[in-house]
Amino acid sequence: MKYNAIYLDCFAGISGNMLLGALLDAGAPAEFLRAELAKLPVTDYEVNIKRVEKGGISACYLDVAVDEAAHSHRTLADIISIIDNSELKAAVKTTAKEIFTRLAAAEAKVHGVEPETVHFHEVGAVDSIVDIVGIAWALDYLGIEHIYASRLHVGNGFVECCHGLMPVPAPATAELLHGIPHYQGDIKKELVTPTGAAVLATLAKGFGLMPDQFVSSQIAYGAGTWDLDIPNVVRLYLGIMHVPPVTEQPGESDEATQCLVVETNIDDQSPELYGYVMDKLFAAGALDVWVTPIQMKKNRPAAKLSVLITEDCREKIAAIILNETTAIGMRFYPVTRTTASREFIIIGLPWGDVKVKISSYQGKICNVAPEYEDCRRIAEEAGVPLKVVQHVALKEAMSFC
Ligand SMILES: O=C([S-])c1cc(C(=O)S)c[n+]([C@@H]2O[C@H](COP(=O)(O)O)[C@@H](O)[C@H]2O)c1
Ligand code: NI
Repeated sequence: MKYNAIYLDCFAGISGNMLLGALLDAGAPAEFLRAELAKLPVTDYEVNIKRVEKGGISACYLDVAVDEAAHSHRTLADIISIIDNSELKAAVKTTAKEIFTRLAAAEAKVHGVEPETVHFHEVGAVDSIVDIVGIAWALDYLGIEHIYASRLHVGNGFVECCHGLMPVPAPATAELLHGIPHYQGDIKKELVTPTGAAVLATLAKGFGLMPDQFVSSQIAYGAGTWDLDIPNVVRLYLGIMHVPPVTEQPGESDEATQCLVVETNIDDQSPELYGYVMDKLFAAGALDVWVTPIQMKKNRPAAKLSVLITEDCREKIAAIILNETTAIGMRFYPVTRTTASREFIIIGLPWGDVKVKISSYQGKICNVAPEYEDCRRIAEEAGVPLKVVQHVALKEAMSFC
């Protein structure tokens, strides 16, 4: 599978206007951007776009000049309504709203309030609406399907904002960067802004070195405002991401196979033994093991131990049952087993990689299942609820199917 993709090299961080500048440099036409922005019920701003040189690199610099008198505080609902009350394409609206919703959640966490009551101050200003809607439009215009980014250089020191001086990364940025690799370095500037972090936290599929499966065909640069000791640009690689399914075990055919079910009824065994016996049965080649509560002779509550096996491990399984349980006999039934074929792909989530099992029956996908153990591991590492990791993993995996 091939996807139009970008890889963002964030050695000088990332902000909304840096990314939008880079997307314009990559080919999204400035006049189309202005026409799209004109669809928003927002006025009193001017988008200035120019070429600048930052540390010897020619880059596109985009700046939104806002009429200060028009600067107001807005809630998430206000911003969503501005976006909804426009003639923008549905996909652009959805992306922009997702980014703002993520930003609101981060602000809410920092200020100890509900996302609905967050008042965006700087981020509610027209420049953030322009940046976020502009980015959503430019990604759609360029047909970008996958976004990857390097570790983020976030900067150091303090930044002046409406709350007064805040540590870098700004608290909302820090919230958004959970699970995303980043470093501070020595530059005493805010290099990653809340908007830049919100865009990547919402849209990027993976972070770190450029993925091996990514092949670039063009490079574009978006400039930041400051002049730094390093080129203050975000480097955008435009290219193709090749995502072959990673088959980790030979795809089992979905033809029927002959198996045996081994069964025995046990009414005199300590429950402690069942887990131990199960492990031994699996290690000896059992395809499945299950225990069913039953009512036996003399009206005794008991258990039926069932083991699904292939003929070749019949003797080993019988020996384990007779040696490790209190049963002194067992029965064998021939059964026909049909299985879906399976293959595994690895998907990159903001918090780490997850293996996903894709099962097919008669040539059609019948189930997609992120591996529980991978989801559990990254949920624990990133401090994110397991159900959120499973949900995001499934959503990402479905986009490959
Ligand atoms: O306005 C608010 S509430 C605000 C909160 C925070 C927190 O981290 S909390 C940070 N800031 C600063 O505003 C500017 C604008 O950021 P953009 O992403 O819109 O470019 C930036 O310096 C933030 O650190 C504002
Ligand atoms: Ni804030």
